[in-house]
Amino acid sequence: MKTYKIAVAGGGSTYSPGIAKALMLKKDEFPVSEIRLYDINEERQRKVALITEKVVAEFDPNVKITSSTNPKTAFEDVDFIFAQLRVGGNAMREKDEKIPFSHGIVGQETCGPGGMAYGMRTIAPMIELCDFASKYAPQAWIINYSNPAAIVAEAIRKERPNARILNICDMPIGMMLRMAEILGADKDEIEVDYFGLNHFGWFTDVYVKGESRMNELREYMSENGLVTPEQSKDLQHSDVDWIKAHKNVANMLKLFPEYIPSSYLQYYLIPQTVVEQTNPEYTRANRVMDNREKNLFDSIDHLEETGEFKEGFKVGVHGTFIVDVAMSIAFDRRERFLLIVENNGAIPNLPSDAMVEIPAYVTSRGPEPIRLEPIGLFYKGLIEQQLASEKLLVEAALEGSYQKALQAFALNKTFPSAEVAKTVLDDLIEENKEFWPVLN
Ligand SMILES: NC(=O)c1ccc[n+]([C@@H]2O[C@H](COP(=O)([O-])OP(=O)(O)OC[C@H]3O[C@@H](n4cnc5c(N)ncnc54)[C@H](O)[C@@H]3O)[C@@H](O)[C@H]2O)c1
Ligand SMILES: O=P(O)(O)OC[C@H]1O[C@H](O[C@H]2[C@H](O)[C@@H](O)[C@@H](O)O[C@@H]2CO)[C@H](O)[C@@H](O)[C@@H]1O
Ligand SMILES: [Mn+2]
Repeated sequence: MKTYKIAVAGGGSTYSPGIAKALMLKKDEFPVSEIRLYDINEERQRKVALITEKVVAEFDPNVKITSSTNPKTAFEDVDFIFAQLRVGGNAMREKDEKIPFSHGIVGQETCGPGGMAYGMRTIAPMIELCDFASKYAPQAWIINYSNPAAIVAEAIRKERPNARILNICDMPIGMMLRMAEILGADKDEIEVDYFGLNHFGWFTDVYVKGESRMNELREYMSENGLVTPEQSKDLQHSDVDWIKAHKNVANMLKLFPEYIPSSYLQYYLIPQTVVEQTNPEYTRANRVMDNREKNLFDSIDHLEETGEFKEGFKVGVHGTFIVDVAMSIAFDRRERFLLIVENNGAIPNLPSDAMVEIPAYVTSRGPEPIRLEPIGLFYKGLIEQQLASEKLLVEAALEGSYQKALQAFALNKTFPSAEVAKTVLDDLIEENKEFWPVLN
């Protein structure tokens, strides 16, 4: 049986040990001989490699774990590259969130000005990663989690149209897990219809064993959002920030009951509510640094000091989803997932060159998206505005255009006016000098 070599770009990520464990949990079906961690931060990666080795050795001591800052060593002849770069780290995430909040605007990792700032930092490194892949592992598929996934996907579509890359997000699958719990169903029994852009989409129907349960879900979620009946269950992201986001789904459903919105639509549909609910001095980046990141690195320090292994991380849907997608490619399983793909007529009344998030069957040749019905004018209007904002942002980064960056910001629904958009853009330029292309 073939064994697989997997590279993890952004190997020092808080998610690397969980992804390695998710691979090991499937090792009988999907045998892995090597996991290679690649990062630009050697020390962070060294530490994460220590715990990753421990995790893997508990399942199979023969799996080789290597870490390198050299792309040739990391990527040569691998079968898959799992990408999870956070360009600028959490220090820059904190600025992405706090600068907009200081002007009363939503500050968020992937949405609005924070997401656009993160996008400006991430486009060039992701293009570079595609080039490493085509040089050292031309047969490999990159399965990309690196955010902001919508902006990354558009930039790669434009600049490297032949790259073997699948852009994915764990938000839909995370929401589906919650829906299963609300409906008392098994997670594998759930199937959904969905359309949109990444972090900007709607579930149009939800089935359990082929039967629509949309009415029941709508009724429950209009009151409770995504807060499940048993919060005690250890679902990932049950912390205070996500509980607020999950409750805000109810507020959006009360306004627009037709479809179930992605929780991320709160940043565009009810931005003032989000601003009022957030402490601008202690944002999501602070919570992540004080919890997910700290817990992982504390457990690594403990391991280094005592030799004792405490997990300090979770596999969650994040780990299992990327492994399931890889297995569907590796074994031509034709499994259905929600993925970010080029529209190409799948949503007939959206542009062909939009990177949309829709159901697709994943084969060894890549994704086969399904064809949908035309979408309603309300959704089309919202999506086209957001799409134009994302496309202009990518053009701004590639052309070094200040004017296009300002247009991207001004078009984004998180801003009340072009004047505020300019103020926030100028602050972000100042703080991102080390990372952004120069804008003239
Ligand atoms: N698409 C999704 O649904 C989804 C879900 C969860 C996380 N994510 C994304 O996964 C990524 C990792 O998140 P995290 O919280 O673990 O971040 P993290 O900061 O813990 O890890 C990211 C790693 O990327 C490395 N890195 C930065 N630039 C790099 C480059 N040019 N080349 C190689 N490595 C580089 C950093 O040094 C760091 O070790 C982020 O982009 C996050 O937004 C996406
Ligand atoms: O604020 P963070 O860093 O904790 O998380 C940001 C990521 O959140 C989303 O993923 C969630 C998902 O929505 C949730 O249901 C659960 O499964 O956990 C996921 C993270 O592991 C989002 O999709 C990502 O793009 C964000 O990076
Ligand atoms: Mn996501």
